[in-house]
Amino acid sequence: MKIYVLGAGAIGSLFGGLLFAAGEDVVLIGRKPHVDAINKRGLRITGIIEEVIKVPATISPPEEKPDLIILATKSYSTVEALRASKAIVEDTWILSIQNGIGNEDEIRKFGGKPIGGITTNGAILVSSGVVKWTGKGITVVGLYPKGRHTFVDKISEIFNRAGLETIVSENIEGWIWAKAIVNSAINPIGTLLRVKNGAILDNEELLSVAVEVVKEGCKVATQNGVKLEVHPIDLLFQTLKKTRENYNSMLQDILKGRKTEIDYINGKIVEYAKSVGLEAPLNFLLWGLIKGMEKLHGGVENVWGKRE
Ligand SMILES: NC(=O)C1=CN([C@@H]2O[C@H](COP(=O)(O)OP(=O)(O)OC[C@H]3O[C@@H](n4cnc5c(N)ncnc54)[C@H](OP(=O)(O)O)[C@@H]3O)[C@@H](O)[C@H]2O)C=CC1
Ligand SMILES: CC(C)(CO)C(=O)C(=O)O
Repeated sequence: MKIYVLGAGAIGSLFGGLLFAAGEDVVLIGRKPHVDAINKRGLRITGIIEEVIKVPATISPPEEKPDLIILATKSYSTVEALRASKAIVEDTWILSIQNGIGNEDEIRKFGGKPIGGITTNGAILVSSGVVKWTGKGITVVGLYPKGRHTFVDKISEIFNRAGLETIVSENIEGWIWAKAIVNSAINPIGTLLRVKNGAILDNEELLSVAVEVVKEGCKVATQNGVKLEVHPIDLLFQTLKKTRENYNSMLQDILKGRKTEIDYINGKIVEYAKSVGLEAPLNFLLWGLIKGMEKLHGGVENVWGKRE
């Protein structure tokens, strides 16, 4: 299968590298330092495996249309990435493996055929050309927002052949929302307190706040007609146990002085709440605190008069 990975950073390079190694016709589309390093020395995947993979990489989308585009940018880059790839997006199957809500709707707006996806695999871009596979997880894919298609079954087959454990859901929207609701609790709380995920599990007060945030998200999802595939409270506990040693990705972004995906997680939950006449005060509070933190870390003087 001819596959482009659009936004080949940590998770995109991991998926693209493994698929190429399994014999798929893959091209990674990423940023110049990473692309140059890959084309010079190959993509090094370390951590769970140790392999150098000579997968082709480029900084801009090739002209020829692929069978599949895997969208792996941060959610805040989705529109810009789809716009830059407009010529190959129209009528192309596009699988989002991103966190957050709304990426598949953007794919459809650009004329792509959206396939939803969530993954619990973990990856970090250690340096240009080097990705660390930090945690082996599962990936769920499905025709967006729900239903079945033989092409999605084919994606699951080639992902499993590449060593990426994958299942197909006929209600991928339910999975996307369940994961976003879990992220809406873990990510901002862990970021504001700068703690690993396990600290939330071990602290009665933090855990009770996380549970209340999850409950608020569930109410918004249900009111929007989303049938949650797995109960987010169960997923919250499973995730905290499994990733107790993780500093969540939002905290990692803040510590690197990068933007976070808060707008596509807690921000979207607030937006969807409003669309059905609900308030989402806990999500609104966490959204505002993280947005404020982004500005503080963006060089604005903090309350102690120093730049973080
Ligand atoms: N990393 C992980 O373990 C997991 C990540 N996810 C989700 O997957 C998504 C990606 O995460 P992650 O891989 O960590 O993020 P990264 O920032 O490591 O990867 C995204 C890469 O895409 C690049 N990019 C953005 N726009 C374009 C474009 N138009 N053309 C080419 N390259 C582009 C970015 O560059 P630049 O930064 O310069 O814009 C960046 O290098 C997020 O939604 C994340 O939440 C989900 C599960 C696990
Ligand atoms: C599941 C969790 C919270 C693991 O850290 C994650 O998806 C993230 O860090 O964004």
